[in-house]
Amino acid sequence: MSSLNQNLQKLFTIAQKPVKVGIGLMSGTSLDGLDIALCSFTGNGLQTSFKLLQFITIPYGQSFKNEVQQVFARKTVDLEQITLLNAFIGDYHGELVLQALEMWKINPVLVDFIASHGQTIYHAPKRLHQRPGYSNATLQIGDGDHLAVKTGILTISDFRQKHIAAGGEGAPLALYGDVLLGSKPGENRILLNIGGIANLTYLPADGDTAKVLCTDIGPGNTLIDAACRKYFNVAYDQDSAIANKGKVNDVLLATLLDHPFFNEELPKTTGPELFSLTYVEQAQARSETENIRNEDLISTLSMFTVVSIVNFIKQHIVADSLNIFVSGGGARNPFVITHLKKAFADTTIADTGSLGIDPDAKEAILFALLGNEALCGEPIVIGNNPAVLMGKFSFPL
Ligand SMILES: Nc1ncnc2c1ncn2[C@@H]1O[C@H](COP(=O)(O)OP(=O)(O)OP(=O)(O)O)[C@@H](O)[C@H]1O
Ligand SMILES: CC(=O)N[C@H]1[C@@H]2OC[C@@H](O2)[C@@H](O)[C@@H]1O[C@H](C)C(=O)O
Repeated sequence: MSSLNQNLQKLFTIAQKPVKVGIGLMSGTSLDGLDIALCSFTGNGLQTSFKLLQFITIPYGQSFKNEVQQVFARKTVDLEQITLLNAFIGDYHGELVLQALEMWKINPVLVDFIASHGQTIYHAPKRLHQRPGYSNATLQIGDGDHLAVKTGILTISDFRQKHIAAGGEGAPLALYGDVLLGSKPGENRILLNIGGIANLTYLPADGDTAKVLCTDIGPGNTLIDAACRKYFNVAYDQDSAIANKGKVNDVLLATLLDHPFFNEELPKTTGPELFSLTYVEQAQARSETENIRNEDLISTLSMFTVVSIVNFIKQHIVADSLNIFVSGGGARNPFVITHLKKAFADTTIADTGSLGIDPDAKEAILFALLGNEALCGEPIVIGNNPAVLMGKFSFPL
């Protein structure tokens, strides 16, 4: 009789540990840097308890951003560039993990697993590609084998494909983390993440998972960032300095809001493939607002984010009292948060820090949690959402 090889033996040992130490990695659509969350987990599913032990975002250098931008959300790309980046990003993320561990003075052998999102380079649900015979599709690069070999740590990666295989759109995976870590009986909650794209999870007070809703809403920071890069040569509108100098153009705003995506069935997902500067330029042409001041454009795009979130919540979430908890870089955008608070004057709006979930770390924690589930969880049934365990295993040796 043959026995398990050393990889599978190690996998069994890790899966059976009562406390697991895992690193969650998220490299989002904003391309600002790699979020690294070192967490410990006990239990799984609704019995999960976790601690965030360390967190850091290691910013990407401009040359790396330029390399990724060449293939990011573009229909036509250099295939060699993608092939090279797939290996490069895996290896580079491994190197950044080692740097973080060294900074934290933690020996890599103490880490049971890495759970890596990778870098989304194209997100193509059916509504975007509209090609008969093809399913929802998404592509994250930064191969897990390279991370595992670089760090010597068991790596779980490429979480989104199983979700699609089981009938989903590959996103938002926040659903699973939010239900496991964010629900509170007796309280209607919205966990709103304003990253490149804005998404939310509605968690009803009665805990009825059939009523849980998790979906993308529309643009978060992606259009603001893209316009800041193009017209102001800065990566983003720090502290809304530009938006606050401008004036919202209501005609352009109405035109931006006039897209069938906002009336699509739920849950739905999107990305910078749809909400790009091309989208903004077309809206400017349609509304004859091409000549507005650049500051007015940034104000209008910031308000576009606000109004699409407000419209969505008012249209889809009917609850007597509601608490909204915000995460993602958009939680730091004063223009966006101030206008959200104005629109929901009777609602508590705080960041997820008040729930014990660091708003910058939330998505990296999500992937660590999904890694923990891949090791020792069971598929979780939440309404009609795919009930599958996600992630692929890569071994160092
Ligand atoms: N001080 C600030 N003022 C204004 N905006 C800010 C500030 N800090 C961060 N942001 C915004 O947050 C963005 C980064 O957000 P985040 O890290 O959540 O994105 P991401 O993880 O790439 O997104 P996604 O969830 O779409 O993958 C920045 O590009 C910027 O737009
Ligand atoms: C395909 C993809 O990378 N989608 C991201 C993106 O960034 C925000 C939003 O769009 C969300 O749907 C998703 O990420 C988070 C982590 C999610 O799946 O919940």
